Amino acid sequence: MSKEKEAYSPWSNIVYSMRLHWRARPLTLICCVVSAIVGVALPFVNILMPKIVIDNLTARVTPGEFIVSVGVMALLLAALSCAKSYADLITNESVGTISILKHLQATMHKHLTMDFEVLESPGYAKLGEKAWRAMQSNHSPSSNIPRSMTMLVINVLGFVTYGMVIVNVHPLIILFLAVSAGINWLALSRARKIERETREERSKLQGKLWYMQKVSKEPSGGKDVRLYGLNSLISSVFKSVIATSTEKEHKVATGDMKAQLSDALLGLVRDGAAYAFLIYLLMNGELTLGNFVLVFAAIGAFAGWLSGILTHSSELMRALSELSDIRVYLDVPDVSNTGPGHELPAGDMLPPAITLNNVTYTYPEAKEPTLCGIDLVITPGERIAIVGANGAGKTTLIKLICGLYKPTSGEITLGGVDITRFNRDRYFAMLSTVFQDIHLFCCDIAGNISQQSPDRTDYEKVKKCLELSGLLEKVSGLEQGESTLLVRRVHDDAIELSGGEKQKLALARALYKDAPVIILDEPTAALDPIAESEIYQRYAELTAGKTSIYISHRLASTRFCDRILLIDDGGIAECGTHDELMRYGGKYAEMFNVQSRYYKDEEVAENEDALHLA
Ligand SMILES: Nc1ncnc2c1ncn2[C@@H]1O[C@H](COP(=O)(O)OP(=O)(O)OP(=O)(O)O)[C@@H](O)[C@H]1O
Repeated sequence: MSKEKEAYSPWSNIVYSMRLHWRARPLTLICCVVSAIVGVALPFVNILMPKIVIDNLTARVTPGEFIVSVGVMALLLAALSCAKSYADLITNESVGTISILKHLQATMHKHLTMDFEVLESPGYAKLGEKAWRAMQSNHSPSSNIPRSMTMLVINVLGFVTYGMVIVNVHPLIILFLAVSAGINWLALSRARKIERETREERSKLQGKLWYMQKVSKEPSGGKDVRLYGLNSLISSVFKSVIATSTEKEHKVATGDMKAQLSDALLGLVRDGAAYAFLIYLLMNGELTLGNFVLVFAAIGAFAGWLSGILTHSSELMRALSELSDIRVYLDVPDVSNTGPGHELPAGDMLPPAITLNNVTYTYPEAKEPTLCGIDLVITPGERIAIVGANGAGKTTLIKLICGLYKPTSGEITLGGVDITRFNRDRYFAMLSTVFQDIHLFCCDIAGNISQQSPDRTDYEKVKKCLELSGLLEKVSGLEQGESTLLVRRVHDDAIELSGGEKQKLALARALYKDAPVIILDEPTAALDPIAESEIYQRYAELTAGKTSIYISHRLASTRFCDRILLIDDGGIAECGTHDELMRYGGKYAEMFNVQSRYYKDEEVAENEDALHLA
């Protein structure tokens, strides 16, 4: 069992679950109590009925007395049946639903508000998977704790009540039944132990299967699967995971089957011997016929109560442990400041300087830092370009500046105040960003740009931003214009945007936000040369009055920035204007020359072609 599971004791989880249901609908818990009482009373009255009939007949009571006593019992049975039906109806309807809805809402909120750095970490993802598995349906054990507890209470009450009836007749029978129950308990405990010990491993295997299912049906991976003939490789891995998973499940099922078999065999011997003893007592006149019938039925049901206790206690323990998984996930703390925080500069002013003091960042679970000892001052209104080889750490650097990651050491300040002291969401509001991976939301184009509901969207501004990002022509040509829906998986009449169009939309989104700091991570990588050149030409207009950070591999495009930073070997290797860096003749100059040579060669080839044609 993992440490996280121990974070909540079974008792704490019971209290948590009860409180949750009580707050949502108190009637549910009242009905659980009614169910527990009636769950024992009803079968007890059922087995008491024949005894009363026989006792009345053997006592030769008057017909009137007979009708009254049997009538009272019949009425009691009817009342108990009605109470049971009503209580079951309410608990079946509410118990699972209350819990699942509450946890779905809570986990959704968690996904949406969790610190990005934690959200991205593999450890957190594993906790999330476990929690998700624990609440996949309103029949999952963690959602049904009140019902499991009700069943356990019914079985315990039944065990005690029927035990008392049996003890009353002959204590030896109960002793005999208790010994056989002990043996049974041991067999079942062994089965539960196997289940517990393999749970973690089975859960991981389920995770792998889920991942492969996801990969196989995602259109984004579907191209590679087909073109690289990955289907047979994925199928064979899938098969082998299924085989291992089946083997583990088989082990658990075999344990269960052995426990049930021993329960059945032992039950046969136990009940047979107990019945033989009862017959012996009846024959010797030590037992009335009425009591014989009552105890006979009680012994039969006693084993049921006993195995009910075993089954429902282990079910409850599993449910409580799954509830722990959900609670542990929901408890993962935010590390950033979600409180009021330090006062931020007013929105319409240029933001103060952003300063990085000796900033080092190591990804969780990575051995080496990606960035090390970065010192940088970005002055208000400055246009910074960041360049460097793949994997140099450019995106990591801007994620740090965005406050999505917290430096492992060192600090980032805005106007001299450590950015972690500002309220996280208000700091985010100061940034307009375009990252490499663009996500569209399942609403219309205008909503994707404004990130607001239609009534709070400024449609004129949307149009202006579409124009600046170069997407207006496309959108104007659509029947529904900027009200056209996106994401086909959700809306049947949605449209699909190309990679470049998505990039333009992301730029429009950043422009609409109109925040004082604009951060663009390769915003033109998917654009055609004309669209790209238009963005370059408009860059001054797009970033006027703002501080801007621009990452690009097209070094020619960084010329219009005030300063260029070359990231290499975890640090800022070179820093200056384009001309300064070219004069310096370092890595930037080398990269620039390689790139410009390629363009020059193309130009030469084109010119040569032109000459041949002429
Ligand atoms: N979430 C992550 N967890 C662990 N390591 C990461 C993570 N994201 C990036 N890295 C590693 O950090 C290094 C820098 O990545 P980063 O994305 O910052 O590079 P980059 O300079 O933006 O690269 P590119 O030009 O290819 O976009 C890479 O070696 C990458 O493997």
